[in-house]
Amino acid sequence: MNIAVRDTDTVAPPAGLRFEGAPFFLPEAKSAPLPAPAAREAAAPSGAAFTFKGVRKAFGPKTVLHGLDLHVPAGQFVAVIGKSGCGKSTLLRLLTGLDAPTAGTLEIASTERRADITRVMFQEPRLLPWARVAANVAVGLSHMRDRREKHAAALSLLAQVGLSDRAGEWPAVLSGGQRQRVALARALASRPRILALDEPLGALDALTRIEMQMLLERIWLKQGFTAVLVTHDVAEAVALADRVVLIEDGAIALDVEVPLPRPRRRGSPELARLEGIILEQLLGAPA
Ligand SMILES: Nc1ncnc2c1ncn2[C@@H]1O[C@H](COP(=O)(O)OP(=O)(O)OP(=O)(O)O)[C@@H](O)[C@H]1O
Repeated sequence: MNIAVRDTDTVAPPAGLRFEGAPFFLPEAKSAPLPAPAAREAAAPSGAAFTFKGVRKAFGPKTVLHGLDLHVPAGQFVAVIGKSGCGKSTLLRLLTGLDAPTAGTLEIASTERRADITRVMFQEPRLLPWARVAANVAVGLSHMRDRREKHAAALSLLAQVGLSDRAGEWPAVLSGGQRQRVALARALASRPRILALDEPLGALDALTRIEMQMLLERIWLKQGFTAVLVTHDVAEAVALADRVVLIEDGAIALDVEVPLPRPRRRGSPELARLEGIILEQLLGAPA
């Protein structure tokens, strides 16, 4: 990574900031250390850890991931960013088993089948237009047999995402944000241990997006699954994640922890500083 280093100004990374490669110059690091992370809520993490080891992924002659290494502990919220086409969605597809590595290994710390413990949420809600809202959520409850139990569970999931009163409606009459809430409820229905989020808030207006970020954070804090969020929005990444990884040239070029209390105050100097560091790497120049 290209961050200017002057001998006299070189500092050890402050607790929580981890960079690949050389030491770095962080102007305010000495005077304004980042606050310690807030303690997580007491809920036992239900998340599963996973590790990519030397994962290479090629499509024909084109290699997208070149020996990617990434360990994510159980229950961590990690954001994955990088330029368009750098391989973010490919990483999620490998993680969720929708695709296989060309070389290298991916280990998930669970004895259960990967298909049973991972779920994906996409930018488009992908709801069934011919099924009512509750029935759409029930699609994620295929492990339940009893119809009444299933309906009750779907209603409870809809309550979690603030849509109790829309259970009997058709997806077509919901707003974009409401449809994404239904998609989130469906993704959570099987209590996944790893939730892969492929730019799920990308199509929402700014205010709805922040509301959805807060909802996602609340649910993650309560349930403790491992969350992997692909996003183009660096502000969203630092607002939500415990850690942000940046993919460049098929590998991880930057790995930054975000040790800030939750819920985070958007626009705070600490978030802005981290955002600046990440944007600088992303753009290859001071942001
Ligand atoms: N099934 C496929 N066959 C051939 N090439 C593919 C396939 N899937 C992805 N690619 C290529 O791999 C590269 C990475 O794609 P990927 O969707 O992972 O990028 P991304 O970082 O998620 O991009 P974006 O931010 O634009 O969504 C792209 O060049 C894409 O064209």
